[in-house]
Amino acid sequence: MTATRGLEGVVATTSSISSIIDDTLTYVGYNIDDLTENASFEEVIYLLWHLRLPTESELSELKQQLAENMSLPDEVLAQLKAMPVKDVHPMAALRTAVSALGLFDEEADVMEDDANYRKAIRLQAKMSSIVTAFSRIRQGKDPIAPKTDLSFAANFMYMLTGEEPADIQEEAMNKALVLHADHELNASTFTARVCVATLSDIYSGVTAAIGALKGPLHGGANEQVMKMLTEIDSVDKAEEIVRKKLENKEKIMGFGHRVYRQGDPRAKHLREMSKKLTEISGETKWYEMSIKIEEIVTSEKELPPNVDFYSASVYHSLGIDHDLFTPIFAVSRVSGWLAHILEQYSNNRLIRPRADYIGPGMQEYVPVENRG
Ligand SMILES: CC(=O)SCCNC(=O)CCNC(=O)[C@H](O)C(C)(C)COP(=O)(O)OP(=O)(O)OC[C@H]1O[C@@H](n2cnc3c(N)ncnc32)[C@H](O)[C@@H]1OP(=O)(O)O
Ligand SMILES: O=C([O-])CC(=O)C(=O)O
Repeated sequence: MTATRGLEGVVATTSSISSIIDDTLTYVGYNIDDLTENASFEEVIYLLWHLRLPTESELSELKQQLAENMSLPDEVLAQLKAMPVKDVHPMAALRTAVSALGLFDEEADVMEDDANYRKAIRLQAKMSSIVTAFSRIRQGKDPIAPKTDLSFAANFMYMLTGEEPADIQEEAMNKALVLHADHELNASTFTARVCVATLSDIYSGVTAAIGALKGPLHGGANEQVMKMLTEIDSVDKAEEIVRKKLENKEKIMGFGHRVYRQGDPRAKHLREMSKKLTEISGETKWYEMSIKIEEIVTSEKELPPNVDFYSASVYHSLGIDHDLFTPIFAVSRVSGWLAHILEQYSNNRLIRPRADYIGPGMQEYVPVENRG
């Protein structure tokens, strides 16, 4: 048996949800460029869960179901309030709160398709409320109830800030949610599938996936990008600092990808949005610095930016706290996790690979009192 490090190139399942072929990303056969320009996040959720786009009435039904399910159980709100909110990372809070949601869902362990679909709606709706409620609680403010007539993207901004977003802000948030919704067998989605392939419940699968997304090599990279931009702070300093990082063999966050070779097709949409939003905010340095860093990294290492790179300056320009960037990724990606979890249940087999053992050979057990 020979191990493939990091499972690179290993095809671990079939799936009808999303594909990356020749650097082109599709959701159910629809090019991500088309979806980003034209679709609402709610349409994308429907697409991922039903493998087809919704009719008008199906879409309005889903929107209503999401809005109706956004409120959190009192016990989960109380738990968020009891957390050491000033010290805790919002991804850790989200992971804990999603796990707690399972305790208050009477259908948590009901495995029928209908019950699983109802839980998917509840989770998709409530994750947005958890992230926004946590953010408000740590600012000493009360969580805000969603407005049923707002889009998912606008509701997220509204529950976060208490103000309905401007059109451009809603558009930016909707695009970010569409772009992050699914991505074939990325680490967190694989984690979710491994978990539920034991026939464990949806809450366990999503909790496990949140844990995997949190790491800086995956979803956690967007917060690290903003950390780097903040440290660099001016276009003039970008070249020297980034070249030094590369010389020191430090990873530049937001660059590189296991699957894409020519570049991540999602990055250009966020680059464009970053330009627009920084022009509006008057803080164009974040965009200009990002462009400069991209020039340096692509020329030195031929490593194109991934989805996390320009999302940092987009979220910053929307006034969002930097440690909420990865939770926003989760609010979108849960749609993909849920699609993959439902697909896994529909054609399940335990996921259990092998390890190439490289430890010592057979050893004789020595009782503790005889060990030198
Ligand atoms: C939503 C997402 O999850 S997108 C990815 C988000 N993560 C990041 O942006 C973190 C930075 N990027 C990385 O760490 C990697 O490119 C990953 C994790 C995305 C992909 O990792 P892998 O496919 O395992 O590539 P690996 O880490 O082995 O890198 C291959 C080579 O490229 C280099 N490299 C890869 N990414 C970077 C980077 N961002 N900066 C500098 N060098 C890099 C590695 O140092 C390595 O060089 P070497 O062969 O000289 O040792
Ligand atoms: O696919 C991956 O490995 C990481 C990624 O870009 C994503 O999850 O969106």
